[in-house]
Amino acid sequence: MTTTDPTTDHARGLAVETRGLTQTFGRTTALNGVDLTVRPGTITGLIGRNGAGKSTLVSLIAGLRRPSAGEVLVDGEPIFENPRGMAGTQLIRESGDAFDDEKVRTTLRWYADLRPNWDGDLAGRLVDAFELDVTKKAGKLSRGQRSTLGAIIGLASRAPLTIFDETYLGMDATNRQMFYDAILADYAAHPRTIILSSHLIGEVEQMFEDVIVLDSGRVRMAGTADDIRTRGLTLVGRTPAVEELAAGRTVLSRTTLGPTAQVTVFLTEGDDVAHLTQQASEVGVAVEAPGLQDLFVHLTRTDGAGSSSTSGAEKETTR
Ligand SMILES: Nc1ncnc2c1ncn2[C@@H]1O[C@H](COP(=O)(O)OP(=O)(O)OP(=O)(O)O)[C@@H](O)[C@H]1O
Repeated sequence: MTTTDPTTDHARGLAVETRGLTQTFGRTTALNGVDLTVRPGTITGLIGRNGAGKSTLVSLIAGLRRPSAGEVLVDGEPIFENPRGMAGTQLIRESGDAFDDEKVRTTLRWYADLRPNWDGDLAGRLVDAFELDVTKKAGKLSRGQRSTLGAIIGLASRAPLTIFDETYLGMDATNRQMFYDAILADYAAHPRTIILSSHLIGEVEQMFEDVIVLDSGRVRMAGTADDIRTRGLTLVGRTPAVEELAAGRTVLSRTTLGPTAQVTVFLTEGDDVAHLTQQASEVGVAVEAPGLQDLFVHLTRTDGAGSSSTSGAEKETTR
């Protein structure tokens, strides 16, 4: 039998499993009996509305606090107070995880000493690409620069379990794209387990192999991104034909452009997708996989508009 060292074994990444994971803060239940698995060597998206429990969940996965109940297993071992598991885990929190009173250069050196897989060349290349001033104190960085520093630490650490908790906050669109490109490039070269929590679903959903949707401290849905997309269907074609196919269904979004409409509908258990696709093809309507954003909004609305009617839930755009 070969044993693996989670601090250096990044050929596959670490698996995560939570069982009955519960976290309360006084009278607030931030997480309520969460059972989930994160497959090793995948990029998993963690999505949920404000206050859904994402930050609480990732801090428990990183072993930063003892859960009120339940457990987190990283590579089969409880993570809390487990130096071996924690050494293989890097969480980048919204705050950026830097030392405010120290220069950026000092923070990077500290991580270089701490992280066994640290890639100094990669850190240097990213510092240059993001034009980060390493002589500045971290506390004097702008919000976006602080996120950039977090992104660099997270990537260059090459931890077998890397977690980015809304690390993009404050970054402009160009820097966000550079960050996503850097994740994909480094993940392709050095596969590991990456968990990415984000509100900007449309921007990042193509990166996700798996998705966990948290809602009020519970897992609302989890699975591969492709499986989750099968819960909806996007119809594109001449408006009357599209509307006829969508009639009686829950419409998640509707965009019209001149005589053409693009309508995303939510599918129910009883829907015969093959039949619907055939009907669409007969009237010249194209069928596409929907974006996760529309499904997410539908699944996590609390105003009742996302339940079952054909009105109210939808996002409507006319161009
Ligand atoms: N240290 C704490 N003390 C008290 N309540 C807390 C604490 N941390 C989180 N909470 C509460 O737990 C719930 C979940 O918070 P959490 O920060 O995990 O959500 P989130 O999904 O990360 O939200 P956001 O997207 O807004 O950052 C919220 O109701 C929050 O107010």
